[in-house]
Amino acid sequence: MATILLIGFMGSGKTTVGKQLAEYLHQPHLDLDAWIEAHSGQSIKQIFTDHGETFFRDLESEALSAAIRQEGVLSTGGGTPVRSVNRKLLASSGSPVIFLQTSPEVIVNRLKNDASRPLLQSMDNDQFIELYQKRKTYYQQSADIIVDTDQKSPSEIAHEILIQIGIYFLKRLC
Ligand SMILES: Nc1ncnc2c1ncn2[C@@H]1O[C@H](COP(=O)(O)OP(=O)(O)OP(=O)(O)O)[C@@H](O)[C@H]1O
Ligand SMILES: O=C(O)C1=C[C@@H](O)[C@@H](O)[C@H](O)C1
Ligand SMILES: [Mg+2]
Repeated sequence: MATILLIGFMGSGKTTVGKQLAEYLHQPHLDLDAWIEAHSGQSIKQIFTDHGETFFRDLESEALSAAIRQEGVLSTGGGTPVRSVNRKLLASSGSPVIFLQTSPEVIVNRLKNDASRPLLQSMDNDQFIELYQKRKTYYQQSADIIVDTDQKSPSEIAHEILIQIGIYFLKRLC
C-alpha cells in the first residue's frame, strides 16, 4: 500500500512535495497523472482533447486502484477525490491522506504560465472559484491531515507533513 497519499487542488504542490517526501523517506514516488500518461501513451491534455473528461476520469479511477497498492508516496491528481469511488479507495487504504491546502490567489500565481492543465484553460475567474469551493469539500472530507502550503517552500511542507504523520500515528496508538 502507498504509505502517504497527497490530495489537493491543481497547483497545490502534490507532485513537487510528493517527490521531496519520497526522497526523505527513501521510497518510490508515484504520481497518478504520470501513471496515466505512461499507461495511455498520451499527455493528460491530449486525453482531454481526444476523449473528454469522463474518459479521463475512468482512467484515473483505474490508475488509482492500481497505484494505491504500490509502495511509495502517491501524489494524486487535482480531481481525484471528486468521485466517490475514489474517495472510498483513499479512505480504505489505511494510509494517511494529506490535503495540501492552498489559497486560490497562490494557485493562480503558481500556474499562470502553465498551460498543461486542460480544466483551467477553459475557465474564467468565477468558474475557477466555484470549482475551488466545490472541490474543497471533497478534500476536507477525505483528509486525515491538512497542511497549508501558502508562503512555504516544498521542503518546509514536506517536513511539516512528516511531523504531522508522526502525531497521526501516535494518536492512533493511544
Ligand atoms: N510550496 C510551493 N512554493 C512555490 N511553488 C510551488 C510550491 N509547490 C508547488 N509549486 C510550483 O507550483 C507548480 C505546480 O506544482 P505541482 O505540479 O507540484 O502541483 P500539483 O498539485 O501536482 O498539480 P496537479 O493537480 O495539476 O497535478 C509548479 O511549478 C511547482 O514548482
Ligand atoms: O484538478 C483536476 O481536475 C486535474 C488535475 C490534474 O492533476 C490532472 O489530473 C488533470 O489536469 C485534471
Ligand atoms: Mg501533480
